[in-house]
Amino acid sequence: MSNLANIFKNHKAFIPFVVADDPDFDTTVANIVALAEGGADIVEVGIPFSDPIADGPVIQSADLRAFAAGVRTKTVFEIVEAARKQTDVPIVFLTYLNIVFKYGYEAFCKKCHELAISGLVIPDMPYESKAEIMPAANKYGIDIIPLITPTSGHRIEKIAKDASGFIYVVSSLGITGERNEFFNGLKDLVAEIKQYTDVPTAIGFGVHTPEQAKEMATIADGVIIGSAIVDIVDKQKQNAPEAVEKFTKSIRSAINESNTRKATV
Ligand SMILES: O=P(O)(O)OC[C@@H](O)[C@@H](O)c1c[nH]c2ccccc12
Repeated sequence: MSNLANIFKNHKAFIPFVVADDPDFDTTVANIVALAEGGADIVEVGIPFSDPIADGPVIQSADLRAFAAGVRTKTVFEIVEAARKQTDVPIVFLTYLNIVFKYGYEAFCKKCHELAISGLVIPDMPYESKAEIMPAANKYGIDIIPLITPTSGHRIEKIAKDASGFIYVVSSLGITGERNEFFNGLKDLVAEIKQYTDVPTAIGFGVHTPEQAKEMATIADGVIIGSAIVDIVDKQKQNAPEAVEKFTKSIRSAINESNTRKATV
């Protein structure tokens, strides 16, 4: 079992997301540490990209702020390296395929291994293209985390059977960003995935309140939150780490409450 999958063994996982270099290098390092201290199980670090097709306005603007700060892929690696001096929290990168492709699959996975990165979420890499990166990912022990959406349909079986680390279950159609309603077949979607694999599931897209996080944690094995945290970073700028840690603690305790009740699935 991969290191990532192990994390979900005894409790529901919380997986927060930040954009690297938003608003600057030091604040991102401090935010990663704050997320870890606040109780994150895995931190998802977004590599800024010029055409983030799956992202809503909040993360798009964060990418722009990072570009204004002069971010490059190399900077993102340096941020993780700096964070690693203060925390060993498991980290996964959220990156669009072009960034990995340009860097080279082998070189990118090697670098991830050196930084103790556990996995990659590549939202624009279709399942059918996964074979290209697998030799390098396997060589360096990097999980390629697949996404399953409410419209994955007949592809669910092969995606699930081939998954490692965890499966990113997209809560609803559309782009990232806070929502008040989710796809109403989420329980069935997770149940279907469970027919094919023991790899844990985590729900993301739209979750932004402790109540929602608790609800999602009763459906799946983990909860992912991005835009709500990126929004705090935008509003608080260099003061963000404190607020980010506070928010993380509130989500952590909401998710823990769902642990004490039997899942209603
Ligand atoms: O922002 P949200 O709605 O909380 O969704 C999580 C999300 O931010 C993070 O996992 C993510 C950021 N960019 C993405 C692109 C595709 C899939 C997922 C993501």
